[in-house]
Amino acid sequence: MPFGIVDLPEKAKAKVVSKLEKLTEPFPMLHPSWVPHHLAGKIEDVHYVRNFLEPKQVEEFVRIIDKTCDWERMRTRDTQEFGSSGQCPCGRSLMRAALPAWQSTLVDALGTLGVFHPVLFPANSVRLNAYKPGQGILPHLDGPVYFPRAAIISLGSHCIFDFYPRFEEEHPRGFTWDRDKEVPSSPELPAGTRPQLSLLLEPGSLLVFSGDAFVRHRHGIKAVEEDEISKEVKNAKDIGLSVGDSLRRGRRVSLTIRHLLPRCNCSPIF
Ligand SMILES: O=C(O)CCC(=O)C(=O)O
Ligand SMILES: [Fe+2]
Repeated sequence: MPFGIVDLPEKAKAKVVSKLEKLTEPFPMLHPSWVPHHLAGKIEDVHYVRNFLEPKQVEEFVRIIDKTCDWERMRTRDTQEFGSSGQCPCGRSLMRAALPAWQSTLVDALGTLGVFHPVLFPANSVRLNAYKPGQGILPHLDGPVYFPRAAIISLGSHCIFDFYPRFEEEHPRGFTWDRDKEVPSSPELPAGTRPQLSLLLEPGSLLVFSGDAFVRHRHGIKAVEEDEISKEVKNAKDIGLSVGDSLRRGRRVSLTIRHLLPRCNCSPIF
């Protein structure tokens, strides 16, 4: 009789399962230069890089965006996604579209830094969001269509970016859009849920989050005109801010760079 996995002794079975689980972990950002940017805290796999772009580059990117973007105006923010266009022939995925040259430069830099795998998970999608003071994005998970992480470059104003506690039942299977909240759908958070980890995102900064931080902890930006520094703002001290300080927001523009997974064989997105 063939020897199936069910017949294996418990120890051997656990070994096989843990090997399989490893295959679903995002590949790490291996270069030692990432170490000082890792945020030690209750949520693993969050990296923050101050001054990833110089102020002149930030200004230049905002200038290009204002000149070339064709925003979809929403209640919570303006938005535009690059890297894909209409549906592919089978209707299950999207047609690949070239990124504008200025975005390719950023995407290539992130590839060189090991944030995206050049073959398995190349960054092929860039979402631009623009927020006026008082706008934000409700807590959400980016959903199973993107993997294994998100890289966010901030331009213009600062904002506070929140990660929420993970809830066991949250294993997003499909992707649906919540029209009212203007984010991917997920179950209502228990009333009064407070952020577990917050970060002040400065203009020119790069935030990268992977693993559980990406797959299970929702993230969001409060729709406020002024950000108050609470004790959850992990990097406040590094920036010279203290609990109780407040900062008035200006217009913020962000680039969310990700790998959009292929969903069919005819998918030209890959
Ligand atoms: O603007 C940001 O920093 C966050 C954007 C975001 O979470 C998203 O587009 O999924
Ligand atoms: Fe998101």
